[in-house]
Amino acid sequence: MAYIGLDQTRRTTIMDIKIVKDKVAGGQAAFAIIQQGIATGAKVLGLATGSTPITLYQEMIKSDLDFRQLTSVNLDEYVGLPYDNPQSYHQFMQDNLFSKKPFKHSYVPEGMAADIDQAAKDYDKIIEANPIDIQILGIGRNGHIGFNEPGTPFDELTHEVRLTESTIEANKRFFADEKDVPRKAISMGIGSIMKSKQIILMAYGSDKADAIQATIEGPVTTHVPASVLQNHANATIIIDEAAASKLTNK
Ligand SMILES: N[C@@H]1[C@@H](O)[C@H](O)[C@@H](COP(=O)(O)O)O[C@@H]1O
Repeated sequence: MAYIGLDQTRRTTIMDIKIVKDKVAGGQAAFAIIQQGIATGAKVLGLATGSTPITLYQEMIKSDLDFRQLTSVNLDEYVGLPYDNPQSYHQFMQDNLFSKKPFKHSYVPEGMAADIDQAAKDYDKIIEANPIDIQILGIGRNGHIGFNEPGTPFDELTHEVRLTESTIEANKRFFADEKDVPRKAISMGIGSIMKSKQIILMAYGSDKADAIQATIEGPVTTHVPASVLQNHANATIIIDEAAASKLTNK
C-alpha cells in the first residue's frame, strides 16, 4: 500500500478498544491475548520498552508459559548508548523480562553498531526471517510508535531516527540530566510494524489521552504515527480511563 507522505482519512477497519481499570488490568488483558496467540501457534513476539509494557511483562514472568521455543524482536534502541547502560533498551529487556523468561532468540536493534544504516538493513533481514505474530506497542505523547516520530512515512523500514524535543523531554526522567538523553535511535519502521499479524497497543495515564484520541478518532495521518493502526486488520488498543478520557465515543 502506498502511504508515503500522504494523509489518509479513510478508515478501513475498526480497532478493538478495551478500556480497563488500571495498568495491572491492562497487563492482564494483553497477556490473555498473547497466551491465546501462543496456544494457536504464535512463534514470534514483537516487544516494546518504556514503562507501559512492564505490567504485561510481569504477567508473562509470573505465568507458567515457557518462551524458550519463541523468538522476540524488539522495536528500538538508542544510538550510542552502551548496552550495559541501565537506560539502554537491551538492558531494559534483560531486567524486565529476559533474565526471568528467556526466549530462544531475542533481537534488539544494534544501537552501538559502527554503521547504523547497515545495522538497520540487517535488522530488516531479521524481521523478514522472523515474521512477527503479535506486536506489542506503547505510544509516545506525540503519537509515536517505536521511535517512529510524527512525519515518518508509513512504509518506512528499520532506520535511524533523530528524536523530537517532545520525546527527549518525555524520556529525560530516566536520565540524570537532559543532556544525557541520546538524540538518536534506531527503530523498526511502521512498514514492518504493520506487517505483524496482530498488534496490541497499550496506553495508561492522562498524558497519553490526546495521542489516544487522535489515534482512534482522528484521521489516519503521518502526523500521528499510531493512527496507522486504523488500517490494520487485527489491532487491539488497551487503555485505562485516564488515557481514554478524551475519546468522544466510549
Ligand atoms: N521508544 C519508546 C516507545 O516504544 C514507548 O512507547 C514510549 C512511551 O514510553 P512510556 O511507556 O514509558 O510512556 O517511549 C519510548 O519513546
